Amino acid sequence: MLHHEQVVIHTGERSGLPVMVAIHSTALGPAAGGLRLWHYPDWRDGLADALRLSAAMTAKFAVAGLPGGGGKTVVVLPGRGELDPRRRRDVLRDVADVIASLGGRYATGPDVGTGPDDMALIGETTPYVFCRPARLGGSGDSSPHTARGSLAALRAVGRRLYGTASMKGLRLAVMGLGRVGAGLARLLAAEGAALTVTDIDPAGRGIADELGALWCPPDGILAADVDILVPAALGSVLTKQTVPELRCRAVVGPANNQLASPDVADLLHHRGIVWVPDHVVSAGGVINAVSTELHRVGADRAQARVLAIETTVDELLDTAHRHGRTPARAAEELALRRLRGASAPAGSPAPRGRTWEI
Ligand SMILES: NC(=O)c1ccc[n+]([C@@H]2O[C@H](COP(=O)([O-])OP(=O)(O)OC[C@H]3O[C@@H](n4cnc5c(N)ncnc54)[C@H](O)[C@@H]3O)[C@@H](O)[C@H]2O)c1
Ligand SMILES: CC(C)[C@H](N)C(=O)O
Repeated sequence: MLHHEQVVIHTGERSGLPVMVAIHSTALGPAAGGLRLWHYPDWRDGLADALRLSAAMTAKFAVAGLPGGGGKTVVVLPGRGELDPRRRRDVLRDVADVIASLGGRYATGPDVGTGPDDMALIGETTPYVFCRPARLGGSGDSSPHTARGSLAALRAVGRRLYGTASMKGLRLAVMGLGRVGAGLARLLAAEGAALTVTDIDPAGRGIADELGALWCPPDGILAADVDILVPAALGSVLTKQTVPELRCRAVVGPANNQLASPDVADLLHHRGIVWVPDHVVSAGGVINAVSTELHRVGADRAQARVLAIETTVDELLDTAHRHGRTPARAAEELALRRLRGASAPAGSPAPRGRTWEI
């Protein structure tokens, strides 16, 4: 969509691990996006992820109509296991130093492998951090809001495909039972959805039992015979190889960057499978954080903004249908219109270098 404005790769003084911050665009406002601590085969894979995830944040803010830009931080963890608590603190302090050095052009928040307590620790060094615990003045865990926003997106798709926004009786497969996936699965189960679930962490089986959900091995979930597949783990699960295996009518979930490449959206479309872009579905977390921490609106208004994802998805599906486009293309065009609208005067470069006022 656009080129990245800035990419910082800094070897942490304490941890010795590469901290990578990608600022994709500040055209609509200073950048924000979560901190991902994850294992990758190579640090370059982590960099590629940071580049794609930060671009997705630009689109997420633009489609949600929020005055923020796209950024993301990735730290490539060594080996396979968990970091011991001391090393983990070192990593977080290294991340905090890099964010502080950006002077407010980018603020971080939680993502895979991090949560509000980690944001509290980063907040000891820099104010450019969202979703610290409420006792420290932050908006707390983003994942319940992301889960509620994802449910709102599912309602819009349910209405379009099955004539009802209720999840009761719909068969859904949830891939990933982490903070967002488990929360969403609980909301769906409470509404009477028939769930099939999985996680690479066998502890997920306990959640399946709690919810009366069918457990499926991780490598079988994409081909589950369901109405809607809900990716809630990591990205790049929809590929030229996996799309032919799908047996669902729609794919609607919060996992960032579900497509291995943009053209996979066309493959899904040709198979008659509705795919709602993940940056639209998963916006609830940032919508709540920005509404609460920056716009200082009350919890009810912030919640209403999260639930408005249902209308956004409705409108995208309408536009896509009317113009014979995929929802992915309709969302991209909407994001580009908003990004171009932000760059003035016509023909001049987009405004850059905005900083958060915290
Ligand atoms: N936390 C948020 O508010 C938020 C907001 C927007 C988007 N997202 C996205 O949603 C997704 C989940 O985020 P989270 O905060 O729940 O992370 P998390 O780390 O709490 O959960 C991820 C879960 O996915 C599981 N997993 C990893 N690979 C898997 C696989 N191949 N098959 C099945 N399960 C697998 C992990 O074991 C873990 O339980 C991520 O893509 C994240 O970027 C999160
Ligand atoms: C909370 C937010 C920063 C989240 N990780 C996202 O991808 O939208």
